[in-house]
This record gives sequence, structure tokens and C-alpha cells, in this order.
Amino acid sequence: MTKDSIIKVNNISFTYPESDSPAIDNISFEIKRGSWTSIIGHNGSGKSTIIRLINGLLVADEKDDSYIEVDGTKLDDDSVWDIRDKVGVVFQNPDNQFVGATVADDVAFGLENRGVPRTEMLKIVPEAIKAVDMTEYTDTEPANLSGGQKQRVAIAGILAIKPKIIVLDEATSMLDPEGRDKILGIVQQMKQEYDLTVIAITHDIDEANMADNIIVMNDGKLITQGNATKVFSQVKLLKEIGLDVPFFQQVMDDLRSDSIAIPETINSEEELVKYLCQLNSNK
Ligand SMILES: Nc1ncnc2c1ncn2[C@@H]1O[C@H](COP(=O)(O)OP(=O)(O)OP(=O)(O)O)[C@@H](O)[C@H]1O
Repeated sequence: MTKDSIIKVNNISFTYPESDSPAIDNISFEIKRGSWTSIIGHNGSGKSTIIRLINGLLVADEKDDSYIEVDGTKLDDDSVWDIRDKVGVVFQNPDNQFVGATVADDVAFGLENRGVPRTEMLKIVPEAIKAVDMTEYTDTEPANLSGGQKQRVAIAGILAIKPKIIVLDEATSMLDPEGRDKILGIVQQMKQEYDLTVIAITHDIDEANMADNIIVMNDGKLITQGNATKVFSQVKLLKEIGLDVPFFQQVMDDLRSDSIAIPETINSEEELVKYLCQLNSNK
């Protein structure tokens, strides 16, 4: 594992007991400490399964060279609970994630389970609630919150445990655009403040575009990875496996197919428009 990696997945495969084919098929990748990684792929491509393997909810098929390392520790029976504390997962459906009668109770739940002293809890809980901008709802019953607010409380509950890595497993997919942007903004801010590593499973191309690194999965295999420019410029490959690309990447691909040379360095819709305007004015 290189020094700045926080996760290393080495040659991991996994087959569900009731299935004939592997859900994860010989996957290897590293995730850099403090980075934002998006995992994209169509339904059933193995995105959630790889997360369940990383936090030890599932155990990978046994192979000589296969291992998962999180924050310098190899995942095994002895380390699984420590690793679960380091990897906090926010799931898709906010309604399935609540246990407390109030927001504060809910955020305190994970700390209580870990036997954190009450005096310490009284400090950590309000801080975590404040970080997700929910202080005014501290005594509200979670059932009375909007979907976006519920996800913010779920994030606060995870933040309270002080994880090193936060995973959003399609955590914004049930929210309206405003709720989604709010969550992504909060996570972006927390990433800086708490030096968190973020892994976001998403179907949303704009969200994936925000990431430092994108991992593309298909049928349990890692198809390609890299920054947004590298991944989304592979328009044909992504289309083949049924994934969308940002609109400007599609336009650039169409123009290149028409033998119009578009520089590889163009990285956004604005840059493309500027380049095409220049091209037109030079005619
Ligand atoms: N509990 C399970 N038992 C058996 N097979 C499963 C189970 N969970 C997932 N699978 C299968 O494993 C494969 C990968 O599923 P996984 O949920 O990891 O995909 P995904 O990319 O996260 O999909 P989605 O975007 O729909 O959440 C699929 O073929 C799926 O049907």
C-alpha cells in the first residue's frame, strides 16, 4: 500500500452463497487519503457489495493474494470492529437509519453503543449536529424531518463516531436537487475540516464529476478508473456499459467523430463553448 493510500483492495472476489456467478470479480484498487472517490456502474454491477466487503459485512472469497487494508490495518476477524468504526456508511433510504426518539438521541446512539462517557457525549453530539446544520432540530423526532434533513442526521450520527472514511451509498438519490446539493456541500466541507476520505456510490453524473477519482464497475469488474476527464472522455466504453457521460463530453465525442479536432485538455462545458467560439471567429 502506498503511503498516501487509506484503502487498498487487492484481488478481491466475492460470490453470494445463493448465486453461481461472482458479484465481485478480481478487483484491485487504492483510495488516497483525503480524496473523494465516486463509484459508478449500472444496477447490480457490484458497487454496494464492494463497500460491504470493505467494512467487513461480507467476507471475500479466500485466495492467496487477496486482502483489504484500511488505514494501515488488514481486514480480518480481529480487526473488523475497528475497521467498521473507521468506515461510516450513509445508506440510500433515510427512513431505515433511525433509532432515537429525537435527533440528539439518534446521533448519540452509536456513542452509547461504544460506551462513550456521558460527559464526552454531551460535547460530541451537539458538535456533530451543528456540522450538518441541524442544531435547531436537536429535539425534533426524526420521523418529522424531510428526506434531506434525515440524511443530514444520519451523517451527524456517523460523524460523531469520528470515522476516517465516510461512504455515501446512493445517499442523495432519494432527495430533490436542493436536498442533494446541501448534503454534498456539507460532506465537502466535512472532508476539509475533519480530513475525511469520501466514497460516494452514485448514479448521478454531475455528482461523480465532483470526485477526484472515479471507479467504474460493470458486472462485478472494475472497468476503468481515474479523474473525471480521463473517465468521461471514454464515451464509447461508458455507453457500451449503459452509462451516461456529461453532456459536453458527448458533444466533444460527436465533434471528434465528425473529424473536428477538439483538444484533450478541454474539461468543462464553458471551455468547450469558448474553444468553439474561437474556432468559429478564426474562420
Ligand atoms: N443479498 C444478496 N444475495 C444474492 N445476490 C445479491 C445480494 N445482493 C446483491 N446481489 C447480487 O450481486 C450483484 C451485485 O449487487 P450490488 O447490490 O453490489 O450492485 P450495485 O451496483 O450496488 O446495484 P444497485 O445500483 O442496484 O444498488 C447483483 O447481481 C445482485 O443481484
